Amino acid sequence: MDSSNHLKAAAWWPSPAKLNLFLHILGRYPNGYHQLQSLFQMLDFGDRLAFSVNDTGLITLSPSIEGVADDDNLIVRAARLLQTKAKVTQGVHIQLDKQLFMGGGIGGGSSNAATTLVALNHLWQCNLSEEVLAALGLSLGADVPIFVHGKTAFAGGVGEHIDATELPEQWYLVVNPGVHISTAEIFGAPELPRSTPPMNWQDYCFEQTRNDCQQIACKRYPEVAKLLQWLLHYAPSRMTGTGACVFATFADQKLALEVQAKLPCNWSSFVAKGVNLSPLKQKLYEVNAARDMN
Ligand SMILES: C[C@@](CO)(OP(=O)(O)O)[C@H](O)COP(=O)(O)OP(=O)(O)OC[C@H]1O[C@@H](n2ccc(N)nc2=O)[C@H](O)[C@@H]1O
Ligand SMILES: Nc1ncnc2c1ncn2[C@@H]1O[C@H](COP(=O)(O)OP(=O)(O)O)[C@@H](O)[C@H]1O
Repeated sequence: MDSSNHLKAAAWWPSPAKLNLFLHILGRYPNGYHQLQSLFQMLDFGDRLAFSVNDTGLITLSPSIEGVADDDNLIVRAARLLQTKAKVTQGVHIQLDKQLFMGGGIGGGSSNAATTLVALNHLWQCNLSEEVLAALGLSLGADVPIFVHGKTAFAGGVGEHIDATELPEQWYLVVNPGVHISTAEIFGAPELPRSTPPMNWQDYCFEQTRNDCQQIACKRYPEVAKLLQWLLHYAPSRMTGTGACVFATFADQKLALEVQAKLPCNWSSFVAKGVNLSPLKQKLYEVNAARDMN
């Protein structure tokens, strides 16, 4: 797959991927969740969702995701949550174009939920603020608020303390080693390091950070270690989130595509640009501008 303009087509709302350029675990809250520091890089590549509002009051999805009941799908759960909170009587049929690897640490489910909240807030005319949408999103998953805000950002807490930032727009080769890693499994591992000292965002430098989940993922899933080793021959590389995808960083698209072409064929991948403003946020600006002109 190549990064493309497909996220921009008119009726579709983009649902982009993210990378965690680093992921530090500082400690654990009494409820068992982990206190994190991370840099979320938005990408210009992802899934797409289209919404057809109707008067049935029902929320339907097609196609369903294999292995995920519609009632558990974060898209349907986000739509229901908004419908209830904003007392909406309308329904919606949602079409999903899934491109992102699932369980890869690139945020597909959380991004789908955020796109649903942002798009339906507009289409159902709920007029909820971004902060309220982000708070609703947090009840669905720790990463949903980041995608609602739609900016490359440092995040603290479980992901709810967000500081937008501007990074040089680099290119990333994102590779799936073909294993599915559950977030809960990694966070439940007794040997997970949980005491990285807090850092100031101003001091960020890629080389001086790490992903605290990477060592465990490599040990439990040797395919992740193999992939990481392979990519490190070509570029600075690291696992994203709790895995399983690994990204390699390049100054331009051509270099990223050259390395992608050399990948062994059992590893699927995509090349994407890191962006400071997410394609979802760009789409929202466009639809708001079009509405204001009418
Ligand atoms: C750590 C990150 C970084 O992006 O990993 P990825 O899932 O993207 O790989 C995310 O914040 C993950 O967020 P998300 O995938 O939404 O997690 P949730 O559904 O909220 O939680 C899944 C499970 O992971 C554990 N969990 C999650 C987040 C956190 N800060 N501490 C935790 O201990 C909890 O056991 C929870 O039951
Ligand atoms: N719309 C959705 N897209 C992807 N996964 C979803 C969705 N709804 C629920 N899920 C569940 O969330 C799990 C994590 O998916 P995903 O967000 O892609 O991974 P990650 O959190 O590692 O980035 C999936 O394995 C699936 O069971």
